[in-house]
Amino acid sequence: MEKNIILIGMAAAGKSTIGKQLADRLDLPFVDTDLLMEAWWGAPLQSIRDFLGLEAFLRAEAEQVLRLRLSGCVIATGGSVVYSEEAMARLREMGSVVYLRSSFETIARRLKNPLSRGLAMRPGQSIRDLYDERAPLYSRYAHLTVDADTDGEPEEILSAIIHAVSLREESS
Ligand SMILES: Nc1ncnc2c1ncn2[C@@H]1O[C@H](COP(=O)(O)OP(=O)(O)O)[C@@H](O)[C@H]1O
Ligand SMILES: O=C(O)C1=C[C@@H](OP(=O)(O)O)[C@@H](O)[C@H](O)C1
Ligand SMILES: [Mg+2]
Repeated sequence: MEKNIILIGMAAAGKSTIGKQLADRLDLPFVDTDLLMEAWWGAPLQSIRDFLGLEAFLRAEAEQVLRLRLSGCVIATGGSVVYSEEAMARLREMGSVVYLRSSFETIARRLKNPLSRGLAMRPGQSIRDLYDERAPLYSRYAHLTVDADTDGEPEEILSAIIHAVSLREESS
């Protein structure tokens, strides 16, 4: 049984922040695949991204996901994992994949330092381009979508995730 709750979405959507709070609320272990990447490579994400280059970074991120053997955890993923069909298929087998959907305006406001965040962007791509390219991918791979635009109090987001996941688990 691999009943995990897996958060996907744009960089700065709140996967790490909300994921930790969700895990605390449900008394489940919390795993952030970005932190696993940093531990595996022994370097911050931006350095890993610079060292590997875009394609190898995306492959390494997917491999990190394919190595996971977890059950009953809340898992925050990196925003670019959605480029790997194989990793996304594996995440969908592992539990409920929840897309934390935020508006472009919220993402742009929160991404104050896009150049030092290790973002998997191609040269010449803007945050807007990235948002428009990825939004349909997150929707495609998610079992559930929760609006995560509410700034400040995350209570509504937590409740919405818990409600949606419990309905899905009841019906399966
Ligand atoms: N619901 C929220 N309300 C206000 N700020 C938030 C919310 N969710 C995330 N943030 C802030 O946005 C930034 C990015 O959040 P983070 O959890 O790192 O996103 P992700 O893991 O999706 O990249 C952090 O500074 C965090 O405090
Ligand atoms: O969206 C992206 O291109 C990335 C987001 C990061 O994770 P967060 O989504 O947690 O910021 C991290 O995986 C990596 O630096 C690439
Ligand atoms: Mg994160």
